Amino acid sequence: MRAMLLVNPKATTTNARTRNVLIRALGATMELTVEETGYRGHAAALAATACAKGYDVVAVLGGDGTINETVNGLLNPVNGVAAQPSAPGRSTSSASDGDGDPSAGRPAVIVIPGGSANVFARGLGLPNDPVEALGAVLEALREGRRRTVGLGQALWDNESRYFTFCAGLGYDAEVVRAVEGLRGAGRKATPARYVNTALRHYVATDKRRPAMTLTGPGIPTAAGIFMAIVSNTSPWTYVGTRPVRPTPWASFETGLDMLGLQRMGLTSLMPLIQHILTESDALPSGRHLVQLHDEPEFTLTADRPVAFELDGDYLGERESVTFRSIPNALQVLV
Ligand SMILES: Nc1ncnc2c1ncn2[C@@H]1O[C@H](COP(=O)(O)OP(=O)(O)OP(=O)(O)O)[C@@H](O)[C@H]1O
Repeated sequence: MRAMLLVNPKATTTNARTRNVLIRALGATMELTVEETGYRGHAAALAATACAKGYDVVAVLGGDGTINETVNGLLNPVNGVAAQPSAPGRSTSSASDGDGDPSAGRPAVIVIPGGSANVFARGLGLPNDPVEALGAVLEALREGRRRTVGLGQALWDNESRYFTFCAGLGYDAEVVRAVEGLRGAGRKATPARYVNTALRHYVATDKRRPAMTLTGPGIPTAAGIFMAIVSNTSPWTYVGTRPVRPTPWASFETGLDMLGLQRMGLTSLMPLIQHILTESDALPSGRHLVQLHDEPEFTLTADRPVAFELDGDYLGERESVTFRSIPNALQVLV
């Protein structure tokens, strides 16, 4: 088996020792090529190359940002750059073999958590520790175990991008933008920093004029949405070891889920926050919530630009984003 290992040396919890353990362990079972990412977007280009060269496996040591780039590289084999998106209602998935399992035409993925939150890795059931995760992956390799997962795809203007666990419009993306600003100034992305930033930013976010409307084939139109969380899996994120589950029914094996908030006041938010921090499988309840489960496609349109994030990466302000489920997109060795 030929494998390419992508290492982001700048990811929060990645270090040379872990990288060397990984190289030795994976190198003992596969023909391994090691590549370090040198800049933003590099993982996408490397993954696209691995796909074009017929590698069997792409392994990633890094955080959710590097995983996201890798996945986009695997699904966009031309340099990891998205082709012009097709009209809503038609999948742009670039599977090479169509027969119901597009994942079979792409390298399988190995994920070793090396970032700050590692939501994708943990959502797959991997331990958050890189060496323990490696143990689980080696077991999967020995037993020939793989899991086929679906992805989400976001399409806006003339762009598109796949996501592994979530996308968001509104307050949540405003918080991601603020934390990215702090990281740019040299601060680390810790759970406490996210919580503090979210609390501080709550004062500033617009709680009076909701901007968004939800539409989609077979979906009742819902207006007056302040923020929307779009999920390809659950948990949505973690605060330390505690999972946060606004869309508890979301899974890699189903379409996309969404939670939209039509009120942002504290009396509406507090019970919701309490609920999503519990282990309950029940959907959050409330008349101010708009919820979708297992949907193939829907669109959020805003009457003014709203902040947009995807897999924890801030992607600017947008007025319309279509979300699609891409079933059976990838095989993961887990
Ligand atoms: N050599 C590099 N120098 C600077 N940035 C890089 C380099 N290689 C990759 N990157 C960028 O760093 C970003 C963040 O990396 P990554 O997600 O792996 O780690 P993280 O930010 O610590 O984890 P998380 O996403 O869980 O917070 C990625 O989006 C990637 O584009």
